[in-house]
Amino acid sequence: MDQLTMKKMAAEAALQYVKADSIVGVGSGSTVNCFIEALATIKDKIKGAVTASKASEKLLKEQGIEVFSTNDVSSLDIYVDGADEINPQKMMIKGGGAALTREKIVAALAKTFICIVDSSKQVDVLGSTFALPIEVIPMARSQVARKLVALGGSPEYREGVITDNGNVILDIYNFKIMNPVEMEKELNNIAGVVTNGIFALRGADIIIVGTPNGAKIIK
Ligand SMILES: O=C(CO)[C@H](O)[C@H](O)COP(=O)(O)O
Repeated sequence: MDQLTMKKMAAEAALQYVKADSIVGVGSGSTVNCFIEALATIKDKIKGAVTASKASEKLLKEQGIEVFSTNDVSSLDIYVDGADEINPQKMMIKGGGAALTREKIVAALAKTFICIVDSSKQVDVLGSTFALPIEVIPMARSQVARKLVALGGSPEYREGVITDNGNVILDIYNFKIMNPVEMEKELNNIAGVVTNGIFALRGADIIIVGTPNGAKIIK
């Protein structure tokens, strides 16, 4: 079965967690795009959405779903987002689409974080297959890169990418993350780092994995 079909299965299964008259937290990426399509089929039952990227905002609006500002919402029942990697403790690497900072902000508003992935995203150790993205203030790019090398990583500047917040992305290659909670804090302490793509301090609550045998829900 192809990856897109598995992403769609996970996205559609997430609809069961959407409450009537609620504002739904929506992340970004190709799996979330499938979720936005699915959400559009029940748009009359919800109030609208709060989202983590300009790309998702555009798609939601195209589907006729009202988009609220994070500043107008004090909490969300659910936040639905994809991941680049997820481990058995429901901790993730995110930011393949460069939206990590806004994703962390919207995730922090949610009571339940539902991570929708296809089975290729499941790993035992974060950093096994995917480079770790770091959002960095442009003037600090070189000095942050040097600190990342000192931590044992191989950072690469993601050429041509500017985040929705006007910053740049460094991707750290060859960086297995043995203690995600500590590493998330340590990287965020480097001057010039806006945030890093480890989602461990606030991991997912529910994972929905699209597999060749259907959507599997892990609580
Ligand atoms: O973190 C993200 C964007 O910043 C995405 O959730 C992540 O990259 C997964 O993307 P996709 O669903 O396209 O595989």
